[in-house]
Amino acid sequence: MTTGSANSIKSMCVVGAGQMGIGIGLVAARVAKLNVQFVDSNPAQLEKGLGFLDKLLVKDVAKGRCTEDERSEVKSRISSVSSISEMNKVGFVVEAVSENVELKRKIFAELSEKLPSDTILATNTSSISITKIASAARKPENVIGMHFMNPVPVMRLVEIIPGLQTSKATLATTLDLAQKMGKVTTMSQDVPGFIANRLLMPYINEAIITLQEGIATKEDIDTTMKLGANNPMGPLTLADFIGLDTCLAIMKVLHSELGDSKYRPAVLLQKYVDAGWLGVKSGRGFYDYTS
Ligand SMILES: NC(=O)c1ccc[n+]([C@@H]2O[C@H](COP(=O)([O-])OP(=O)(O)OC[C@H]3O[C@@H](n4cnc5c(N)ncnc54)[C@H](O)[C@@H]3O)[C@@H](O)[C@H]2O)c1
Repeated sequence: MTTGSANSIKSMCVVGAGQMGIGIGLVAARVAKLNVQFVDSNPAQLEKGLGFLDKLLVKDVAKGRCTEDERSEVKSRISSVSSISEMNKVGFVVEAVSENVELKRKIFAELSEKLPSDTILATNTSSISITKIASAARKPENVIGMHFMNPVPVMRLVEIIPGLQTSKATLATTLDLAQKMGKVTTMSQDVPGFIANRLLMPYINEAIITLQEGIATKEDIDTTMKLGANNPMGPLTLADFIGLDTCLAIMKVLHSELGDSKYRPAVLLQKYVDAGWLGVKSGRGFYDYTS
């Protein structure tokens, strides 16, 4: 795959400092050595996210994966603000807010107003049309899908998804930046769920239906797929890690955009999200994470 150069990119903004945004910013600052600014409209979430980032760095020092000097150097490259209007003018933005098309389109319109017209705007969406998000931006040719995997510091893959209007230059710079962040890339057409979630989410959803129908306990469903199919974790544990709200949002996109009933979200998944049981991030999902 041909790559262009991201050498001129020295700074990145990450919009949304949730579990994905924090991981993306950490890898950009630590591996690609970029200055990283986080933007999150929820001050409590921003504080929680930055606290988590600190913990990851401290753990890395304790495990000998980085020195104390490197830790302070990475920290010195990181800053945060609470709104797009306060953002620095940077060459590259990764948006990682909640999986909601209207929210993402609003953010891309605001980013276009605020930033120089040549800034590349990448979205970490799991399933939403890149072309639809890009059409809210002033220059859709500068918009691209850059789908990191969770947890970002550990998972090596980034799916790259050009939208209908994405330019070759935007694609080339994004591929190069992903490589500078130490990632391996694959490319997908701009279709709902791309490659990863077209395959992964129906599997997770079917596991939830298996639980809903009383076919097996959650523990037995997870153990079967862990020990029987050699997955590092079972589908219900994985759903808790991804976030049940994110899983539901992705299933809704697959269902509505592809129009096939095989993608209907499990009733139990909707019920858990309605209850606020979102998985690890809320302390409870299929399992309890409060202790
Ligand atoms: N969780 C996963 O495993 C995973 C994997 C790949 C991609 N993604 C995608 O990454 C994106 C984020 O997912 P996440 O799991 O990090 O979610 P999350 O709920 O942990 O974080 C979302 C963040 O967006 C912030 N936010 C909401 N509205 C905002 C606004 N107007 N301005 C600034 N910040 C705002 C929230 O405060 C929160 O911190 C979603 O599009 C999701 O589909 C998630």
